[in-house]
Amino acid sequence: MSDTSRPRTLAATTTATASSTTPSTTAVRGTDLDALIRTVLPLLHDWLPRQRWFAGKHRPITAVSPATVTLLPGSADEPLLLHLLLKVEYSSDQADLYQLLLGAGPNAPTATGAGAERARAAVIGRIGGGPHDGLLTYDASHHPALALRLLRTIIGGGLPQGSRIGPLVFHAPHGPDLTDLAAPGSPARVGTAEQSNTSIVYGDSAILKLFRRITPGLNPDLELSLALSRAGSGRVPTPLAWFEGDLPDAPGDPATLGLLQRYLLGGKDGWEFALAHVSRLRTDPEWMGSRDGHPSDHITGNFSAESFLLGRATAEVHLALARTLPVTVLDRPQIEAMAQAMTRRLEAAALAVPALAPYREPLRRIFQDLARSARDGRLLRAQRIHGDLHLGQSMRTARGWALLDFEGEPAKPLEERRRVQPAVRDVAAMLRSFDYAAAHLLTELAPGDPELPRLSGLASTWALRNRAAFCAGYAAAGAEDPTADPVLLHAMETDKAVYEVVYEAGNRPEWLAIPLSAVVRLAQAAGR
Ligand SMILES: Nc1ncnc2c1ncn2[C@@H]1O[C@H](COP(=O)(O)OP(=O)(O)O)[C@@H](O)[C@H]1O
Ligand SMILES: O=P(O)(O)O[C@H]1O[C@H](CO)[C@@H](O[C@H]2O[C@H](CO)[C@@H](O)[C@H](O)[C@H]2O)[C@H](O)[C@H]1O
Repeated sequence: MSDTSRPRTLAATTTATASSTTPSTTAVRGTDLDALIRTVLPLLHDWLPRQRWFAGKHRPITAVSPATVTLLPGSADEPLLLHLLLKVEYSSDQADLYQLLLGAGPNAPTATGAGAERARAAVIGRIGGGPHDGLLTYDASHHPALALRLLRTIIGGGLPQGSRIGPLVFHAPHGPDLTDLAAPGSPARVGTAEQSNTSIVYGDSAILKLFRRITPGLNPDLELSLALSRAGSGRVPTPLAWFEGDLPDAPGDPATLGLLQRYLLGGKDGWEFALAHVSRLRTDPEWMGSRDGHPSDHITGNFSAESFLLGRATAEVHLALARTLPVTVLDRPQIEAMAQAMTRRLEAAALAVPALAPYREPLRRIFQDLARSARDGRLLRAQRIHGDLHLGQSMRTARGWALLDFEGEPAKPLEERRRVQPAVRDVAAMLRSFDYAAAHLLTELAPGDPELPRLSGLASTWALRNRAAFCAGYAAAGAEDPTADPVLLHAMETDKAVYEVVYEAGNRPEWLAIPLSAVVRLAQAAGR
C-alpha cells in the first residue's frame, strides 16, 4: 500500500515532549484535544494504580503528563481513539513511561463473562464541562470496535520501511493476509490472563500485545520472535506485524510498542495445565495417596511426560537462538561479575522485603560458590535466552509445547534483558515454576488444616519429579544437561527465587510464602 492511500485523517496527529503537561495539539474534527487530555490526566492518578499492568502501585504518583499524543484514524461519528505515551512521575524523583490507548465516546466498552469486570475497570471517567462535556473516557483496548481500528491502523501500511503516523511507525509484512480480521464487526477481545501487558485477541487468528511500561529500544519479545521465526522454529507463534514509537527523550532509539502474533487456537496455558494436575492431588480420591503413605508414580508422576516434552521444547528454542544470534564464552571476571550482581540483587531484595533478611548469609554462600568455581578455571557459554521463563509462558498445543513472551523480566532495564546469558537461567526459572505450581496447592489450605502434612509431602514429590523430567527432556534434545553443573543451577535458582520474593511482595503479597519457602529450602541446602 502506498503512503497516499492511507486515510486522510492520519495527518491529524500530534506529538508533545515529556516536559510539557499540555502538548501543543492540532484541532481535530472541531474538538480540542488539549482540553480533553487536561481533563483526563488528573483522573489517571487514581486509575493507573488499579490496573494490573501498572508496576508503580507501591509509589505515590506526583504527576502524569503526556509524552506523545497521536490521534488514530476514524470517522467523525466514531469515538475518538488516541494513542498516548504517558510520563508518570513519583515522589522518589523517578519516572516511567506507559502506553495507553485512550477512547472517548458516549458509551462505555461492553464485554460479557470474564471480560465484564475488566471492561468496567477500563473506564477512566466522564468528562464534565468544556467541549467534551459528557464524553466517557476509557482504555480503548477493551472496546472491540476501537481495538479493530487499531488493528486496521497497524496493518494499513504494508511498506517494507513501515508506515508512519506522527511518532508511530507500523510494520506489517503480512498485512494483506490480515484484512478480514480487521473488518468492522469482527470479534476482538482482551485476553483474560493476569499480565504485565495487555493482549487483544482478534478472531481466532491473531493476538496483539500492547506493551505497557515503555523503554527506548527494541523489545526482546519482538527481536527473539523474529529471530526464531527466521530460524524456522515452530516453538514460537509467528510474528505478523508490530509497531514502534519515537520517544521525545530518546531520539533515534524507537521503542517497541506492540506485537501482533499468530494466535495458538486451543492451546492450553502451561500454568493452568500443571495446576489442574496438581490440584487432583487434593480432590481426586484415586490420587489421594497410596495405603503405605508414600506417593506412587501414579499419584505424583503423571505430569512428568509433559514436563519432559516441555524440557525438550525449551532446549530446541535455546539451540535455535544459539544458531541465529551471538554466542560468547564468559571468562573468570565475567562469571565473578555475574555472581556479584546476584549478591547485589539479594542485598537490595533483603532491604525491600525484610522477611528475606534472615537467609542472607546462606544465600550469599551460594553465589560465592559460583564465583569460586570461576577461579577454578571454568568457562561458561552464554547466549540469548527467554529471560523470564515460567509455566505461564508456555502453551501446550496439538503440535506440542510452544514458548511465549520473550520480553525478559519486565522490571529489568532493556539493555540487561538483551544481554547474552547462560541458558541454564531459563532452566532454573522453569524449575521454580514447578515448585510454584506444587506450593500453590498448599496456599489453598487453611492454617492448621489436618491435610497439610500429607499434601506437603505429595506436593514436594510432584515438584521434584517434574523438575527432574524437565531437565531430562532438556538434555535429551541435545542441549547441555543442566543438572551436570549444580553450582550454577543453584545460583540461578536462588537468584530467581530472590527476584520472585520482591515480585510477590509488590504484586501478590498473599503468594509471598511460595518463593519464601524456596528461599528457606535453598538456604538450608547451602548450610549443609
Ligand atoms: N500466540 C498466542 N496464542 C494464544 N495465546 C496467547 C498467545 N500469546 C499469548 N497468549 C496468552 O496471553 C497470555 C499473556 O501473554 P504474554 O505474552 O505472557 O503477556 P505478558 O507479557 O503481559 O505477560 C499468555 O499466558 C497466554 O495465555
Ligand atoms: O508473565 P510476566 O512477564 O508478567 O512475569 C511476571 O509475572 C509472573 C506471574 O504472572 C511471575 O511468575 C511467578 O509466578 C508464576 C505463577 O503465577 C510462576 O509460575 C513463576 O515461576 C513465578 O516466577 C514472573 O516472575 C514475573 O516476572
